[in-house]
Amino acid sequence: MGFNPSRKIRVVAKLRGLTDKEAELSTDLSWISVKKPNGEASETVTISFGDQSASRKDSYELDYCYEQNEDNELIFSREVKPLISGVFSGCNATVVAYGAKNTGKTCVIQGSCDKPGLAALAVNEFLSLAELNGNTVAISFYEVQQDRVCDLLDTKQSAVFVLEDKLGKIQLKGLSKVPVKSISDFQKLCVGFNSRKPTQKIPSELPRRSHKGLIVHVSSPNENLDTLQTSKMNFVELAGYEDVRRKGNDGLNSVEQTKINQSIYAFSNVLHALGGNESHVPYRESKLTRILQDSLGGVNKVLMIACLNPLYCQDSISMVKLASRTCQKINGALVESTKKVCSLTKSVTSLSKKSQIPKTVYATTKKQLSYRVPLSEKKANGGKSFEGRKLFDDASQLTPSDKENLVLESITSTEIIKEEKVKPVVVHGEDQPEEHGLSVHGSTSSETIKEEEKGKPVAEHGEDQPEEHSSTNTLVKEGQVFVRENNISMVDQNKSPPLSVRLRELSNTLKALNSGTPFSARRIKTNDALSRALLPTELVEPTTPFVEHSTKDVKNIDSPWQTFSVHNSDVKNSVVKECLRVLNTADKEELKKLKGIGEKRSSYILELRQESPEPFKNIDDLKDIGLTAKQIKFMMKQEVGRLFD
Ligand SMILES: Nc1ncnc2c1ncn2[C@@H]1O[C@H](COP(=O)(O)OP(=O)(O)OP(=O)(O)O)[C@@H](O)[C@H]1O
Repeated sequence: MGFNPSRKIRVVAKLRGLTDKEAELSTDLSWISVKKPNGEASETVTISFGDQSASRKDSYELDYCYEQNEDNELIFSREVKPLISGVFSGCNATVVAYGAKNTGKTCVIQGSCDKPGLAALAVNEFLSLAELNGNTVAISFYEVQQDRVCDLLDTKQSAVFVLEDKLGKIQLKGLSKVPVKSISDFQKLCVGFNSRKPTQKIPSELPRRSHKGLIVHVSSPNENLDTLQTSKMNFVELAGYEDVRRKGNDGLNSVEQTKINQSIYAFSNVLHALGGNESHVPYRESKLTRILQDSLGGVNKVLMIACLNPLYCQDSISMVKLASRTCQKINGALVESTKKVCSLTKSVTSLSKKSQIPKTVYATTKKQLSYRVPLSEKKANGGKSFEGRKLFDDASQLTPSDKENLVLESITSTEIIKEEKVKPVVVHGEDQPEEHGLSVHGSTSSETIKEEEKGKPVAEHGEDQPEEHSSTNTLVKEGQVFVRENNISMVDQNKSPPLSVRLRELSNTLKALNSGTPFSARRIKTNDALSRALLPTELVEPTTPFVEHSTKDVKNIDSPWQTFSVHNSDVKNSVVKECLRVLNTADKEELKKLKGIGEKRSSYILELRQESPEPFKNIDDLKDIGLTAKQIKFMMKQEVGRLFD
């Protein structure tokens, strides 16, 4: 029962109690049932949704489930308290409550007037132990709204920047850290946690919902080094999940809700990767996972609490499914299957009587456990779930195997960054963090440090917003050569011609290719990487060093379309590379020629370049200037489209 010392992540559920009103109105409480094979000592429990009498029930396994009558004190003593001693020995810990809306997340983490939440109970414990051991305790409160991090203790701060120092520790620049000596100190500060008022700094059009976090910092003197050793415990209350496909989601704009859902999935993906000991952990998929990065892997412990509505709530099933998936990965059991038990209870019962087949049947859903939950919500019309991560492709025209390659997941920023040179970065300004030469480690080991948020424009209007239309030609296929190509610099950074010239050159090359003139009849001279990429290598008269397609790329290609496809991926990579180069080098007026870059964004880009000489290293970095995946895709399409102007 509780945290097994060998486990790093534990996933439990908490069934919310009924409110007075619900208790009055509700008669049927049999929607959720929990099976605990060994009572409180159960190592796993099964949560089933559906009327007991229904023939079909959805069941999922988690580490444990706290029932309606079990309160925060119990959860604290069994689940949270054991983590606190670890924090005093230098390990970080994180407690996360997540679930659908109205499932009691706030009551679990923050508590209510009469019942303290897990955070207050923990701070109390920290203070008692700190007094005994001579440690100091401080706290920080923050919220994450649409990837913008704000300080809840000092609302004058415009934004909090997420940095990572050379030791891999996350530095939250601009976040207050207030010493706490008593629980009443803490309670006074908590007012901000509960009721943040919109400040002048946060535009009113931003969503009301946010993820909220409390960090309890514990410092102890490090005798050997004469310095302070600090570790921390995070409490996070994720904003409520809601399936955006359903209508009537109480006024929250579906784009905002989708963003919330994405960050919940991103969190789950990180735990999934950690639980499966995967080499790449996608911390960069969301701001929250970046903030928590140094508290999630390694020796650190994570407690996930899936909060459930006791009454019918479809979104609760989705959340338990997510929790179960994480749990399953961590437990290492049934790696190839989901925890979902789709059992026809009656037939299973009779079958098990006849042939001793266990009642729990997993085989029905043995399939997709190795997949990641997509960042974008699955579309109702066929589950093409990676829309937000795709670039300028058109999946409808591709084969199933092509579609797999098209998922942007396959060209994660890490993969690209790994190939790039590490550059020292200078952080300017007098209020820079104490540690100079900050560098990013962890999943993106060779990445250059950057300030992740520098008051980035959240929403821009007018010419900054790319228009949406779908007429652009599909020229590209996502592919395995992206990383390699990205690493091949055929552009002289100092002297290469403007983008327009290069695009023109590429356009000419394409025209030549399409003209029907036999290649052997002419040799095409070009300096342009894209043009080179399009041409069979033996026909190009190289004027700069040129890297051919690897044999792997062209081997076994027996159709012109396959060859075209390989070349297309080069074109795409080159267009991306060119755009990044423009973003890193062009002046303001030139920047504004890019679709989606207007006055505000171009100024912001110039600001970013003051801080880091090359702020745009991969396509995902465009999100730092407030562009969505869709807008980035549109920008690229436009640049490709210009080739044919
Ligand atoms: N254990 C409990 N017993 C009875 N009522 C509860 C319990 N926990 C929470 N509630 C009630 O349920 C409602 C929702 O609780 P809470 O605000 O904590 O949910 P939430 O998941 O944080 O909601 P949101 O997603 O809107 O932020 C509140 O009215 C709260 O008083």
